Amino acid sequence: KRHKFWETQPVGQFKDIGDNSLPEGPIEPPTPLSEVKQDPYNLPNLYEWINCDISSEEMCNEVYSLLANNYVEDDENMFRFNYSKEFLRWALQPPGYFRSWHIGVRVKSSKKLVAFITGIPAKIRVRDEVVNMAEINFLCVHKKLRSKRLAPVMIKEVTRRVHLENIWQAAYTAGVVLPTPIASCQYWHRSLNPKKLIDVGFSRLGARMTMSRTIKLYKLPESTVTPGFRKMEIHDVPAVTRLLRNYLSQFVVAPDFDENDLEHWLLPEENVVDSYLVESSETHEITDFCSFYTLPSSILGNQNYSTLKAAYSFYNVSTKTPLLQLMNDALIVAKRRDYDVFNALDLMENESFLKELKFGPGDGKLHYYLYNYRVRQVLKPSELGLVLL
Ligand SMILES: COc1cccc(CC(=N)NC(=O)c2cccnc2OC2CCNCC2)c1
Repeated sequence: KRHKFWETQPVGQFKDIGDNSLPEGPIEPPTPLSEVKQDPYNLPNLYEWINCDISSEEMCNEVYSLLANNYVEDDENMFRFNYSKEFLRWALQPPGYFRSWHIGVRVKSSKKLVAFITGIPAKIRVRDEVVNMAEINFLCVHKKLRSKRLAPVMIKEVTRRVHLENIWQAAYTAGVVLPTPIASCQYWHRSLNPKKLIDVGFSRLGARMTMSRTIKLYKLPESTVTPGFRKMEIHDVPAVTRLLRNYLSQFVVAPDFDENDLEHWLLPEENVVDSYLVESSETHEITDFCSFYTLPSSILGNQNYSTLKAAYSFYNVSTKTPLLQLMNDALIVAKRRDYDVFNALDLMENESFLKELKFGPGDGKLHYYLYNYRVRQVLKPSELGLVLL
């Protein structure tokens, strides 16, 4: 299958797979800023670029609606991600963000928003190199404008604006295979509300299983079991930063969070991100941490339900409490907070708890990519310490 656009980009090409003579690191050198294209790429005549100020209520509503109606669906088109407005503000306004990297395309006449793509700055370590990158996300073209080749020009435009800030690498994920994944993760789901999941077609009743047997299978205790397990608070930021930085150092690719970043990404925010930690009662040391983000999905075409409430495993660290027990407490909290399902990728050390905590494999993979940075050979999911939203 030809990738007309991606064959023109500084990304690992399929033809280079296995060629170990190619060095790890940037594929192309930075361009002198004066040589970066100063003006936006041309759009088809009817359309114009717009910088989306996500802190504006009206603009945020437009972005929310575009995504809610036109963003990623599962392979069977039964569900569509339904990112909330508060989630989008959180995801797009980390420390140091650029409003010029929140790029919309609208119809000149009607001013209707019909496409979107974003970047946020992130320091990402690849082995021993900390690289200033852009995390690219939320590429969305209205269903009615598909196959007009809008995506390539949107990718070129966000790349141009990232270059203008003297950043030359990027990280992104996709459910499809493009040239060339640095890692491919399997996703897994843990049922919390099996009756609803079966009713909406997310899960199927197991063979020789009744509904009541299934509900019993996924039942969880009312309260968490780990002594000292509590919500993270602002005063925990320095200790959690140390704990997480140390833990992430074991992975080949991982974010390089400072306290400011960590406060943004992991301080609990209702309906956006939840994080818990274990504080030892005698030493008051913080020994473990777990977190998940909230990403509901719209249920397309079900009489009884319109939304699937899903938690997505984010960053977890266990140094004293067994990871299995820590994640089971995360499931207990999610169930108590009325989530229907808890999702996780098989990256970091997640493989060690997935089957035992009754996660089932999803029907797809999430592929990770770096732009303008070659990685020696494809990574195992257990070497990947980066979770994108
Ligand atoms: C249940 O509703 C869905 C609505 C749309 C797509 C999918 C399947 C899917 N593609 N799932 C994932 O990509 C996924 C599964 C587990 C953990 N993180 C994930 O994706 C995250 C990270 C990448 N950006 C989307 C959210 C499911």
